[in-house]
Amino acid sequence: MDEAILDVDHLSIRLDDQLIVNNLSFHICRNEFFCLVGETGCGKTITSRAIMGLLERKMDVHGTILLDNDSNNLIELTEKEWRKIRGKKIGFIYQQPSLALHPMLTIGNQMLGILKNEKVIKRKEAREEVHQQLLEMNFSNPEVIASAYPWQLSGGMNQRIMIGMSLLRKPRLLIADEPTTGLDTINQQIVIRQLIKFQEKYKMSILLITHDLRLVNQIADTVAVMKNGEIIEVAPLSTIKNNPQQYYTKKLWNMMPDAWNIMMREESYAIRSK
Ligand SMILES: Nc1ncnc2c1ncn2[C@@H]1O[C@H](COP(=O)(O)OP(=O)(O)OP(=O)(O)O)[C@@H](O)[C@H]1O
Repeated sequence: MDEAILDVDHLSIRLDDQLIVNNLSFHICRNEFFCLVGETGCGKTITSRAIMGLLERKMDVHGTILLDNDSNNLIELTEKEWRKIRGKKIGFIYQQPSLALHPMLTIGNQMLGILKNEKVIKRKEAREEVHQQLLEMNFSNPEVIASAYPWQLSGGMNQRIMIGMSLLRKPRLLIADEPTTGLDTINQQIVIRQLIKFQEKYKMSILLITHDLRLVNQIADTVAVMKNGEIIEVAPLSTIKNNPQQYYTKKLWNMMPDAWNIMMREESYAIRSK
């Protein structure tokens, strides 16, 4: 897991006289579950948008973002160059699927559209691939789902569809910005289990942005803690939990009693089962 798929070096983002992101450096390895955490407004989403080349023009960006051993700095790419990367090499799952799914197109047609942009494929084969992907997303009735419109499905179903759509192109890096926000606990777990399953299956790296430390505790390999536009600590999950170097990191975990409770339960279970 050591080779870097994404290398962010001295990234700064400024808007007028506000420094939104200050001198961020981190890297994400192949097959790594990398969690970016921090309080509201600290700059997590803006950072992910910079990695996706989706910042507004008014933002002033400096630094280097390299993907998959390519020497081209992502922040210097033109929109035409981005079209070969966005969605294809870097997938993205939005916080609100309703913003990403077209309300007037069926799920099947939206998925077929992605496949047809991707490769020359016969309609029958494309349909089969869409159904297969829906089956993989644990929909036992892919024909019904493919002919449904997003507004006919629940939020949890649409989020699973979003994941399935982003995986159709087998990206090397998947960015998931609060993918479980607004879902009930059962759907949160389904979405997370699917992310874990596909990360293993496709050897993807995942950048997960979340406030939910219980989730981080469940899945992270590495955790980066952001505060006021800066990354103040990056470390393996076990270090963040057991030996954080920053007082803020410790405070962040302490503010989440549930995270501690689960951790303590797991640890006591591990001790008991030795
Ligand atoms: N389009 C924009 N124009 C101006 N300021 C913005 C814009 N987008 C974000 N900001 C500002 O940049 C800062 C960081 O925002 P960002 O959305 O990255 O925070 P975040 O850590 O993702 O927060 P949350 O966890 O609530 O999603 C905030 O102060 C926000 O107000």
